[in-house]
This record gives sequence, structure tokens and C-alpha cells, in this order.
Amino acid sequence: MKKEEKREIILVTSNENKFKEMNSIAQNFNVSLIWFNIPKVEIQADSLEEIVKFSAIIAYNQINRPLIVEDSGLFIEALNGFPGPYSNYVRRKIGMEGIIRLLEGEKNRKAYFSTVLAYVDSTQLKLFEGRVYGSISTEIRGTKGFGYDPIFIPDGVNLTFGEMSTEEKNKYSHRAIAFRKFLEYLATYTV
Ligand SMILES: O=c1[nH]c(=O)c2ncn([C@@H]3O[C@H](COP(=O)(O)OP(=O)(O)OP(=O)(O)O)[C@@H](O)[C@H]3O)c2[nH]1
Ligand SMILES: [Mg+2]
Repeated sequence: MKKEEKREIILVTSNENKFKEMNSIAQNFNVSLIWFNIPKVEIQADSLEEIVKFSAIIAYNQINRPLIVEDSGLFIEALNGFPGPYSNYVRRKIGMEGIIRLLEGEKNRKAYFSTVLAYVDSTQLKLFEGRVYGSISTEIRGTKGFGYDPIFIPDGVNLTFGEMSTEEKNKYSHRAIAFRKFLEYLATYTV
């Protein structure tokens, strides 16, 4: 039987860790993920959906090939969902230490990570969400991953994402959930 050709999908991101995490999943789906490390236009808005739609359309106009982009955020319950879509800015300004400080003395440490992934080709723009519920640790733990990984503990385990390998994180992560949804869709879809 002739081996089916791998489908090529471009991922536009400046973040190599996102590529690594997604590439490790893509390999199980006969998809070849191509990393485009080009500046992604990110508007400021109160929802990941709005931000990622803009990024996707602008990237498609530049590249003109089927592509995905994603935007992620950490939503902390006791802070009414802050930093959410502003996670990148907040991470750069106050870091993980700043988040731990904001939660000092707070009993409710619940939080979730969300990824909204946009797929765009010549006919459509489609969004896929992934979410993982968990809690914010009281200290920084682990050196793996990126972003807020060392302070986020997904429900059901006692490790932060920062203490997990890429493969372990992919069992739980918001990004892996959104990306698998997309890959399952792609398997049933021909342009
Ligand atoms: O602990 C984390 N685990 C994750 O899995 C994760 N994914 C994103 N983030 C952080 O949340 C902000 C979103 O920014 P973001 O989605 O715009 O990403 P980015 O700017 O790094 O890349 P990109 O926009 O070029 O794709 C940034 O501060 C990221 O560090 C994460 N933190
Ligand atoms: Mg970004």
C-alpha cells in the first residue's frame, strides 16, 4: 500500500517551545509541522479568540498557505481571570514571583490555562480551544517548559508543568488539547 503523503501545516510563532510541544504530537498524526518564526501581529483585546483571529488573518495574507497560530493565557480564579489575554505582558512585567505575591494569603489558588488555536486556509478560519484546570503553586518548582509552567499544577498530579517533560505536559496541557482537536478535524477535511 502506498504510504500517504504527510500533510504540511505551518505554525506561526516566535516561541520555540510551542513548536516543540506541538511537533511531538503532530508526528503521531502524519502531519508535518513547519515552524515559521516570523513576527506575529498581536492586537490587545479582552479575549484570546479576538486576538488570535487577527493574528491568523494577517499571517495568512503574508504567507498564503494553510497555517495555524495560537494564543494562550493563564486565568486565575481569585483574580477574576487575570492575567488571561494579558499573560505575556504580565509575565514580562512581574514574572512568576509577581503572581505568587498577588496570591499571598489567598486560599483559592484555582486557575486554568487556555489555548485558542486558529486554522486558516483559502476557504475558512476555524478556532479550536483547549483548557486545563489546576492550581497555582506556592513556590516556583521545576526548570522545564516556559512561561508560567513552574507555578502551574494541573489537576490530578502533584507536579508543576515545569517539572514535566514535553511528553508529560502534552498529556494534560491546554495546547495539546486544542492541537489534537485541530488534528482530528484536519484528518477529516480536504481543502
Ligand atoms: O506556563 C505556561 N505554559 C504554557 O503552555 C504557556 N503558553 C503560553 N504561556 C505564556 O502565556 C503568555 C502567552 O503568550 P502568547 O500565547 O502570545 O505566546 P508567545 O508570545 O510566547 O508566542 P507567540 O505569540 O509568538 O506564539 C506568555 O507569557 C507565555 O509565556 C504559557 N505559560
Ligand atoms: Mg505572543
